[in-house]
Amino acid sequence: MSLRWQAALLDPLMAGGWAVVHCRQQFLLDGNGALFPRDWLKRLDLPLLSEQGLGHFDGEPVFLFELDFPADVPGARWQGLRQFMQEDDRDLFRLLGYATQIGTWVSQHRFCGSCGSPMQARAGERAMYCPACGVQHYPRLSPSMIVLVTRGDELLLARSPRFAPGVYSTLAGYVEPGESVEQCVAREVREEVGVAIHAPQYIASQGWPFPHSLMLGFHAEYAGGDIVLQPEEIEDARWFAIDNLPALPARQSIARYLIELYLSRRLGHPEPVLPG
Ligand SMILES: NC(=O)c1ccc[n+]([C@@H]2O[C@H](COP(=O)([O-])OP(=O)(O)OC[C@H]3O[C@@H](n4cnc5c(N)ncnc54)[C@H](O)[C@@H]3O)[C@@H](O)[C@H]2O)c1
Ligand SMILES: [Mg+2]
Ligand SMILES: [Zn+2]
Repeated sequence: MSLRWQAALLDPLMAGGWAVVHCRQQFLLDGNGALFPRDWLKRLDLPLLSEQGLGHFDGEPVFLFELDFPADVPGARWQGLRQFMQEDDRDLFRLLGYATQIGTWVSQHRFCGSCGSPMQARAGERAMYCPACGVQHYPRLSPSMIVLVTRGDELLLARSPRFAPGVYSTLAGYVEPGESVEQCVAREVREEVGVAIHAPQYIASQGWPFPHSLMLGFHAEYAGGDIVLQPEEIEDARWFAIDNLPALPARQSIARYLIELYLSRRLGHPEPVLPG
């Protein structure tokens, strides 16, 4: 993993440094990029909900300004996190992915869910703390499985109504309380497309900040059953021949990686690299 971006706890009382400005999965951007001189930002009258020290980018301290609403700043505009993902700078995307998860978590934990008192950021660790009743919250992470199901030279790919037209992907879903990831893989495949699989094999993982998933990637061989769609989630699902694939998900996704890894092994090509 590259060293340009490193998360760290920084004290917001320190002066100087750089800052990113976030609101609802969007970041402020101008001709110099998404990092702004922090002291300059402080002189603007921004609707600040919280300021957090994030870590170091190219060795420089970086802070987060989490806003209540996407305020207008002259000479700057707002850009969504997905757009940053599609651009070339992986390290910047990792920084912004972290920033969006911390900012969203902090803004959604301003009050204690147990007693309603205002929460405080805890010194020395990334946690929100209720001084009245002692409840403590850490950044939210949702374990999710993602699986490529195959049958020889055929790949089972599906599309959700949310996807861009024509794009088909691997199956994914959130782990439920009490189940193992392997049980989740079998359950989600059964629920979403109605087929049975053999024991899934773990391949790799990816942090996915849309909005706070940890994707655990698997491969599974088809074991039986015909495709039956889960109508609320899956618009279409089909077996695609290895040499006749549809449009695939973004290159930066583990979905794409699982597909390309299978193709490379099947066809004897060099293996793809999982984007960090
Ligand atoms: N990186 C990738 O390649 C990739 C590809 C596909 C999906 N994903 C991600 O996988 C995650 C799960 O995929 P999905 O949308 O198919 O999930 P899913 O099949 O479990 O269904 C989504 C539904 O689950 C419910 N839900 C939302 N948040 C939840 C939570 N934290 N725990 C339990 N249930 C929740 C909601 O009703 C939502 O409509 C999403 O974050 C998605 O963005 C990543
Ligand atoms: Mg799903
Ligand atoms: Zn409380």
